[in-house]
Amino acid sequence: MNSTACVFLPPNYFLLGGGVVMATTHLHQHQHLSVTSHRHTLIIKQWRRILHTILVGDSGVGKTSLLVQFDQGKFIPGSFSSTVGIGFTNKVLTVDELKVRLQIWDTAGQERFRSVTHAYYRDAQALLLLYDITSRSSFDNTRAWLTEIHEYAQDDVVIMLLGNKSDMASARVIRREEGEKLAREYGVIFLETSAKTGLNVDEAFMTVAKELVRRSVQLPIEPRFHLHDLMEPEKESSGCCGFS
Ligand SMILES: Nc1nc2c(ncn2[C@@H]2O[C@H](COP(=O)(O)OP(=O)(O)OP(=O)(O)O)[C@@H](O)[C@H]2O)c(=O)[nH]1
Repeated sequence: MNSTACVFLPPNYFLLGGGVVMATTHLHQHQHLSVTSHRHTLIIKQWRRILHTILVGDSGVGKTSLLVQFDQGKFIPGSFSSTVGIGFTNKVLTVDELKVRLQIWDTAGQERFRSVTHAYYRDAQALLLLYDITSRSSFDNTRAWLTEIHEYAQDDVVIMLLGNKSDMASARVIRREEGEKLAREYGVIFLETSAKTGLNVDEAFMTVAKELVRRSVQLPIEPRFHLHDLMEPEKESSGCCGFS
């Protein structure tokens, strides 16, 4: 017999096939969705979501240059005066079959703007922390940055440590192994980049986008609860909601 259940879902949740319940908060509003699902599978096409990412690190490590290289594919030496406060760039990326909009905030490295940038940490889903491989102090300061990040950012923020200016081999003072060791210690992803040559620039942002998408779609595949968890026992399972 085909019995019809009456289920009251919590706000912001909707029902997919196979009794899977998904939070609407995991989807960006007003986007066209094409969703097919069964209990363990969820395929979302044309899925767009804004992924907030912040660039942080000491003044002069190359945050603005890295963002310009990623956004426009070019490097203009010495062209940027220090960032004042904060600015952002949007970039649409395709991760597997999903389109995601990476909104990247470029923060000022200077100490005097620190209280402004802290306010943006809370909304960030990913943080790219840069140091300059030719500057010992910028590397040493990453520990202080990581402490700040843990204080102000969300617990599950994706953090990536980037050793920038890797093209400046003769001026290098931080060995790659030191960067890798620090990243291991803090459990964060690590890459060396060059905003000048473009080395690993796309890779850095793509890695972040992939990780954020992976985390976002994983949750519905492993739903917090299933329909039967919400259903009352048998006596409640028919006769409501105008079905027969
Ligand atoms: N050789 C080389 N120079 C770089 C690279 N990235 C940045 N620079 C130079 O380093 C200087 C500082 O770069 P910015 O991008 O302004 O640094 P920033 O981190 O945004 O600085 P603030 O805005 O003060 O926080 C500029 O002269 C850049 O041209 C790189 O990968 N290689």
